[in-house]
Amino acid sequence: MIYTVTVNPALDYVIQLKQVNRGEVNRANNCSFLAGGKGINVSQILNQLDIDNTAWGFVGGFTGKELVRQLNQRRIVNDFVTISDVTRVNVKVHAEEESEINAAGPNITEQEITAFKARLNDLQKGDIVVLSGSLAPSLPVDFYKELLPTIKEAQADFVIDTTGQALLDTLSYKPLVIKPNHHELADLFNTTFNSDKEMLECARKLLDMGAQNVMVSMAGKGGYLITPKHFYHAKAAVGTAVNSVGAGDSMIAGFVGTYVKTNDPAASFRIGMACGAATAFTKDIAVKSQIDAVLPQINVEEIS
Ligand SMILES: Nc1ncnc2c1ncn2[C@@H]1O[C@H](COP(=O)(O)OP(=O)(O)O)[C@@H](O)[C@H]1O
Ligand SMILES: O=P(O)(O)OC[C@H]1O[C@](O)(COP(=O)(O)O)[C@@H](O)[C@@H]1O
Repeated sequence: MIYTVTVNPALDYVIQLKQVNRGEVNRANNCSFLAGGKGINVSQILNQLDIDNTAWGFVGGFTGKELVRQLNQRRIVNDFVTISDVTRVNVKVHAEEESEINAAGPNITEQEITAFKARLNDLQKGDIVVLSGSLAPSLPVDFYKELLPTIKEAQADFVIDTTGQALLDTLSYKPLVIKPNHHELADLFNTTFNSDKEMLECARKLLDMGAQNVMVSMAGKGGYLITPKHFYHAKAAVGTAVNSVGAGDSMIAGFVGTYVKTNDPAASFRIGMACGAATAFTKDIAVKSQIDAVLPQINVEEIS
């Protein structure tokens, strides 16, 4: 079973208007509330790939109720801990350009944290836990790291999608895969890359620090997969990018959902690349037909 963890989910309030005139009253053409959060996006793609999964995290208040309602409507199996504070609303303004205001998130009590950690007692050998997204400010900064000993004791694997020191701190627990984009990878080593060779050297260091597999995503410029024995490259699919939300989450879901069935990192990378592109080419998180349409374009080449 795959468990996705979204500790700080959100209702994304998507506001569409032609243009924003700062300092004036602006009227929107269209508005909608959409259940959001990186782990939830991963669950959504896993559903499209027909991979059993359960979404975990914290939800509360009227926004939390709406979020769970939408997940149930999308048939995303979920078992969130209910909190007494209110799930955040993230504002996404889609005008001539896209702007986002992501709220910090609710207060989560010690008792609610304990209830969440009890969920991990359900883990079994071979399960995979996908940890993604920001932490609510009331959670300790090393919250993800605190979960790892229990996950490893259950002989489950984990995937973590976070950045900076928080990511580096988890590597000794041997994540199944991590997926920095090329900017995040450069930031991890406080550098800028002048060539793909330099980038691959840094990705290789993450393997040495404990990661089992490293995918480096480069949006429309494709991606790399680095495993202990092999380097792979895939060009990005060609299409019109209309959405910058959730491509990375989709790539992770494609990898994990395929790996759980095949144990084959290269095949998993290929599906991950297709899922990422399919989401970039659609206004929402991609559905199966869109992933299938992109897949023939993705060729994974081994490089020496
Ligand atoms: N414009 C695009 N064209 C084709 N594929 C894309 C595009 N943007 C994203 N993708 C796909 O989605 C993956 C993840 O996107 P990326 O933007 O690198 O991740 P993140 O959202 O984590 O920064 C890429 O490796 C690629 O496969
Ligand atoms: O947890 P964070 O980093 O605040 O991000 C939450 C946001 O992430 C999303 O899931 C999409 O993330 P990306 O745009 O980074 O792909 C939104 O739906 C949500 O508002």
